[in-house]
Amino acid sequence: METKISTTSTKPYTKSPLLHLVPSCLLSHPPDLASSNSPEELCTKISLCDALIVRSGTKVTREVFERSGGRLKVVGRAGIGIDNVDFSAATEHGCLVVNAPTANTIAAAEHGIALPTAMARNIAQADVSMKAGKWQRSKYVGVSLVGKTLAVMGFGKVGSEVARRAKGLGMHMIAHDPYAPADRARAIGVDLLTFEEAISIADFISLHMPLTPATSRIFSDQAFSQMKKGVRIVNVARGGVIDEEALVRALDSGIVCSVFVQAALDVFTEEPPPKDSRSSKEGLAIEVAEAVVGALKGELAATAVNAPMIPAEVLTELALFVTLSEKLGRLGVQLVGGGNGVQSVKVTYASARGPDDLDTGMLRAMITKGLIEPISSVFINLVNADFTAKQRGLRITEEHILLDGSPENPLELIQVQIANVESKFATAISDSG
Ligand SMILES: NC(=O)c1ccc[n+]([C@@H]2O[C@H](COP(=O)([O-])OP(=O)(O)OC[C@H]3O[C@@H](n4cnc5c(N)ncnc54)[C@H](O)[C@@H]3O)[C@@H](O)[C@H]2O)c1
Ligand SMILES: O=C(O)[C@H](O)COP(=O)(O)O
Repeated sequence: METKISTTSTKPYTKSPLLHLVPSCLLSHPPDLASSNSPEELCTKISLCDALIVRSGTKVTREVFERSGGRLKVVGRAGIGIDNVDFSAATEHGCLVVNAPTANTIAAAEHGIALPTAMARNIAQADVSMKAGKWQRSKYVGVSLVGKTLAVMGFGKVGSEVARRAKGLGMHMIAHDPYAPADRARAIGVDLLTFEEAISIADFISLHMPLTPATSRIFSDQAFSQMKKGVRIVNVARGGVIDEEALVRALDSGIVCSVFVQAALDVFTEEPPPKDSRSSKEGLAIEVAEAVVGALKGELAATAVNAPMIPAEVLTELALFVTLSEKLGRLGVQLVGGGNGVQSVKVTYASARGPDDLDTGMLRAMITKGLIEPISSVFINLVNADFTAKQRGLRITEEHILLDGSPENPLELIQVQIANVESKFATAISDSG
């Protein structure tokens, strides 16, 4: 069957990297799907697609995966934020999700500097006023950034680039990120603080965290009430991290600087897409197209977000054992007569390499595939293997036996033992064993 990749953008810079990689793929691009962001349209056409490439405006819901009938193998998100993709549903349906996490980092960081700079100097308001024929110099006197405290909320790729640039402007940098390593922050000269500490001492607050259940509307009435009067807020992360009604109340009450509306928002809960710089969009299109096409060819994408990362060299050296693992799973099921009683499986790996040097995720997934696929209609891959095993009540434990010898060979032996069936087990020895 011809591979069909659909994108929700018809822009030439979206199409050209795909056409370069798979010359025929977009011939099958359903044109009406391309122009539609509606979930209903997606659902009716999705069974025609092997891969789907979306921007943040398209919601890839559980229903999309259900209606794809198992054909959809990859969702490519042309950007970093994956809050518009039902991640659990993708994993349950064995659909890989890849994103483009780096191509627009600098564009977002530059925007994260442009907005507070313009805001501090009232550039937008003064421009409107002058174009209206007014000359209100004293009304639009700005504030200095130098010496002001900027709190970066979310110290990841964009947040740390904003921090680097803001230091150059002479700002005092603090950050909040529960998962960021303190030494990375220290290296840039940034103090990591708690959420409350950061928002209560900042003059400017710049948001760079992902939208997750934990961060949804985290900037609430309570958070605004802890901020300094006259604080200025910049959001180039996701609209949903701010409770926008609470923000309006904070602006009205003067907590958030309200001489002019001093919250600079690049992102909103409901969006028409912003007008973006073309170059970062081209980079995104290339990054996501390469990841999607690679995944369709069976390569594990470096930007996979719902599958364990397995480097190419590890895949190459484990290739033989991948096939063997699936066969062992299949044999195990046959030995217990159809597999109805398989609930607990023990896998033993014997190797001269320690457990830390042997990534068994792929092998476990293939054993699971061999155990489950012959007795069900479920399709198992690296994305959904652990989830499906758990869902079916199949417990897989792993044991490593450290052998003497050369660690050149990744494995000497894999043993799959159906634990609740006595003396029925399969053992296989590698070529070298
Ligand atoms: N406006 C745009 O065009 C644009 C462009 C790029 C990225 N973004 C958005 O910016 C955000 C950051 O992107 P990135 O590339 O830096 O991502 P990233 O994954 O590199 O960084 C996100 C950081 O947020 C931290 N984080 C997670 N939960 C947190 C919490 N509860 N409180 C504080 N920090 C938390 C993570 O530890 C991580 O360090 C994302 O929401 C992304 O969607 C927007
Ligand atoms: O998450 C991202 O990378 C940015 O928000 C860009 O996404 P969009 O241009 O699809 O909104």
